[in-house]
Amino acid sequence: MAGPCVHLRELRGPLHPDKDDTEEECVQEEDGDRDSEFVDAEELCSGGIQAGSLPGRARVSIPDELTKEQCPVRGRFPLLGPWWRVKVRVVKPVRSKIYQAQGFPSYFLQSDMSPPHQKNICSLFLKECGYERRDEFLKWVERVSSYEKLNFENLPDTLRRFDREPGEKNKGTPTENEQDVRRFVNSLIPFVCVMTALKFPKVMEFLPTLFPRHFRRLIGSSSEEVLQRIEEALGTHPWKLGFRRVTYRQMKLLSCEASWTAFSQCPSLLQLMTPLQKNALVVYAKLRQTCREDGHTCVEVEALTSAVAQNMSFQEACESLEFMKDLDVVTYEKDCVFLSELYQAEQGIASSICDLINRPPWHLQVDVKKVLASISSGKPEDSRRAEAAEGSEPDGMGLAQGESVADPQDGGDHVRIDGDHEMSADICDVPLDQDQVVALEMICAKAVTVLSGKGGCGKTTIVSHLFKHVEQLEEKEVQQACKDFELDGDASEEWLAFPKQSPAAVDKAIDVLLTAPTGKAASLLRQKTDLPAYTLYQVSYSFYFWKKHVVDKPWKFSTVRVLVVDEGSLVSVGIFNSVLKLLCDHAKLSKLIILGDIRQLPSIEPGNMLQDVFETLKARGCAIELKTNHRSESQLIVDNATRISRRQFPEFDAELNISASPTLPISIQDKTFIFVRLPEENGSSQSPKDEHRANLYSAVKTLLQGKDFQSAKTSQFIAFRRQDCDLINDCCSKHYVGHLIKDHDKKLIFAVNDKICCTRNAYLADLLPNDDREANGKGFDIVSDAAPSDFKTKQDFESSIRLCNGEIFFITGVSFIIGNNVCQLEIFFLSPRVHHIRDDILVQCFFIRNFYISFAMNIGL
Ligand SMILES: Nc1ncnc2c1ncn2[C@@H]1O[C@H](COP(=O)(O)OP(=O)(O)OP(=O)(O)O)[C@@H](O)[C@H]1O
Repeated sequence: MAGPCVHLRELRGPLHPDKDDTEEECVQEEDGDRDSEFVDAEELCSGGIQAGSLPGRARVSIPDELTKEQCPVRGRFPLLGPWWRVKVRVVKPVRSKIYQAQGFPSYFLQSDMSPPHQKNICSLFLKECGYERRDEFLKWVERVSSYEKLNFENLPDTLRRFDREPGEKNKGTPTENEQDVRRFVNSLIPFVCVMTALKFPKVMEFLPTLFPRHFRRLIGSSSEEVLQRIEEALGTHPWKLGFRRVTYRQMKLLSCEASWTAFSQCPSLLQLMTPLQKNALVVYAKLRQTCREDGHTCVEVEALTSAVAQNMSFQEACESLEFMKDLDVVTYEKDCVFLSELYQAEQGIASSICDLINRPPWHLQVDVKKVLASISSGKPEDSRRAEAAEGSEPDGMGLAQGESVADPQDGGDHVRIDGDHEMSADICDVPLDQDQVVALEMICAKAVTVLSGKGGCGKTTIVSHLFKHVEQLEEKEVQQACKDFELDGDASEEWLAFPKQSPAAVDKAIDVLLTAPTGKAASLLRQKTDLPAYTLYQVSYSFYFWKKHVVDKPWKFSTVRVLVVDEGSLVSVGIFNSVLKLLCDHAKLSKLIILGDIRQLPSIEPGNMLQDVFETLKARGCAIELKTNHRSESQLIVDNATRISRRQFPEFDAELNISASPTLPISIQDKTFIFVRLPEENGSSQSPKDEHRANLYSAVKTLLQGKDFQSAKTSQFIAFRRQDCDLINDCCSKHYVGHLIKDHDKKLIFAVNDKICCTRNAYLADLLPNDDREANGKGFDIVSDAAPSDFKTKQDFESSIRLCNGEIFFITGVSFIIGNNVCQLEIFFLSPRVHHIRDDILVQCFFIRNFYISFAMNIGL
């Protein structure tokens, strides 16, 4: 950790690359890659500009214009290149040679290409643009005019003139060349950014600070109209950029607003604001902060006005609220003030739930006890039915419509499937969790159900088993109907001639949609249920994508009848309202099931959707709490997982005191969460830091020799500091795999049997080489033990397969792609994670940025 900062200073100067710059590993620097904020599907469909991720950290060198000092700076620079001049505030931590940028830089284009360096700057710029005829062009400029006359403003014209020039080995006709240059100028990002900077200097100066997530997308988007409106606002009404509802309405920006803190860094913009506008921004910031901290969608007016009392009078605070009300930024109800978008989201959820409850009822005719018995006995229902069917009807079907399922109204205590009589006895023997029985009966009968309970009480299991059971029954019905149809002598020729489609060939419609708020939760849901599961965001985004690109097919989720939302306590009201509305309006939604734990802390977003819906529906007999833990793992592990996710210290059921020279045997039998206490530091010859490292290393080495640590699959180290984690990882990596985790250049090394953790969310397809460009076009060969059919590249993958931050894999195999005998990419096969990915592969160069060795996990609490 760096020491305290000594001084804050402002640097101004051109942005030069730093010679010592090495690629950032970005491990655990999650904020740079955080998913963009949720945007409603309707807003997305409106074609607005969405936020991207924050620019990654980079090292640059800024020759300060004032002191002439060459300053190495580390910070987030959305644009790089010596044709940019920046103004950035920096600090230099004690004992560090590198300045750290504070906030984001302001950009100014060196439109004259910074004489006398025009040639170099122009050359670097054209190189960045990938302009192939760069050298010819520069020679031509030198010959026909001079560099002094060249600047960014006349560069496009100069390029056009060069292309028109007779005898300049132009291949195409003048018109074609003209088009080429226009394409080049209009579509290449560095060129577009430079042209934007010429037209919209205020955007370049203020937007990196005000909209750090939107800036790059905005200036690369060529949305002149939007940029023009922002430029105008920056010149006259900068306060408008502080309210997302205003930026959406007036500038078509999605979830985009500048914080009060960001405005405070731009004093020249504050000068353009009236006291009322400034006060409104302060009150708005406080309202957002309070909603976020308290988890509510509203704040009492009195509490809010007192919270800003230091900044303004009561009267002024009330006037600010009125100002925001007129803009539809806030809404009042009784004595409370709501952020309008959250108010509307809550109203929307309530109205969709009422709509569902008032739709014609859809009762699932299922014997829920049979479903539960199949879980408790651990036998899949198919095998039970197969066993039962052996002694049943000769056609083997045994299910006849009307007889096949129990009527939930008669208590479902007996099973009425033909040939299943033996099963009845079986079921009676299995003790059932009565809460689960009631929960399933509720789901079968009601349109909306909420199941709450701690992790392990079987919420996901019972719901997935129920719908698998329903699906089996439906399949049987269809088979029977087909059979009847074939036997029907009157069926038309045309129908009979229709080729039989194999079930796999039919694109299966999604009836039951399993969702979760985060990618990690969706991935867990997939693993647990063996069914496809999506994030709510994916559902919302797929609608937008379908509207925008797909015209000839119905929306992927248009057949959905049942929506299951897992981890309900983490679901924010905005995304839930959006998905619910989409499925009510554009699918066949008839049942909604929300799973979660009302006793768990709600999502960090304002609003407590689960608790609110649970309380409301409990009174109507549509919500239940499950109380029995069915998980075979120790309850302590389950509870500690919850504690850690809430940033609370875990509890331990054993403590191991490691002596200075630890030896085996150390018995930790039957213990699941063990605290390892290292020897007291005795201040011997080594520094305290070295002594701690030596003790830790030797303790881990000893532990690894024990039986309990034979497999890295069934044990996990946890540490509270990154350095400790690295050390334990090194030790484990040597023990389990036989290598250190980093090479002499401090680059991560990966090998077969490594336990690795994904450190950022990413679509798998984005990590793979492009089949055409990289694998074939450049003549790559694959040297692999894997059968060719096993080998997969980008196009073989469903683009929706998502790797989630925090997911753990083992590397199970390795292959190589050799390109033109020069470059070599390592391809790793990961342990099967989700059943529909069998041979995941990733490319080493991306690997480093996306994975980290995880024999030890860091839980900095
Ligand atoms: N009735 C039951 N009989 C036997 N085992 C059960 C029963 N219900 C659930 N289980 C088992 O308990 C374990 C936990 O179930 P499940 O994962 O569905 O719980 P959960 O409430 O969804 O937990 P979480 O909130 O952590 O996702 C699973 O291994 C499941 O097979």
